[in-house]
Amino acid sequence: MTEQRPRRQATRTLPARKRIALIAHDGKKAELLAWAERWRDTLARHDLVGTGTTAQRVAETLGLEVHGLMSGPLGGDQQIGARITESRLDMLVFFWDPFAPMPHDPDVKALLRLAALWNLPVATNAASADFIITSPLVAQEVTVNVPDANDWLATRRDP
Ligand SMILES: O=C(CO)COP(=O)(O)O
Repeated sequence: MTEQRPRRQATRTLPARKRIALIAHDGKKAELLAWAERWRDTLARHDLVGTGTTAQRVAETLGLEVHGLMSGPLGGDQQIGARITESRLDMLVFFWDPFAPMPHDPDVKALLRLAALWNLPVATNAASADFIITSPLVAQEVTVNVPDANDWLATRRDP
């Protein structure tokens, strides 16, 4: 198979003050809230955004501003995905529930695909979130490789 892939990489610089998305499925919300409480002081130095219910719960628990988008099943995951595509997000903490049947699984897959594509730091459980949040890179400007969208458009052929 010869799937078309970006031929060139470009770079983008993540700011020192990160835009961090927080999302948890219902079965993982308690775990995410406990994690967020543990790292409250660090999270307070960044800009937080989340899917509707998660954002509300984190804001209440931490007493911090969390920009709430739509609830996940109503399109919130896709709103986060759009922010990734537009370079308006710098980190994703998404505690998805491996035990729950996922009625809006396509949204979850689409979000994780965009995070992988755009080389976004992602944590999907408490241990990986601990590793990411304690990285010195969280508080620094960091330049990462991303697909070169202009080159992709210029070289894309009709099938
Ligand atoms: O469904 C979600 C993630 O896929 C989360 O949405 P809520 O934060 O609104 O519960």
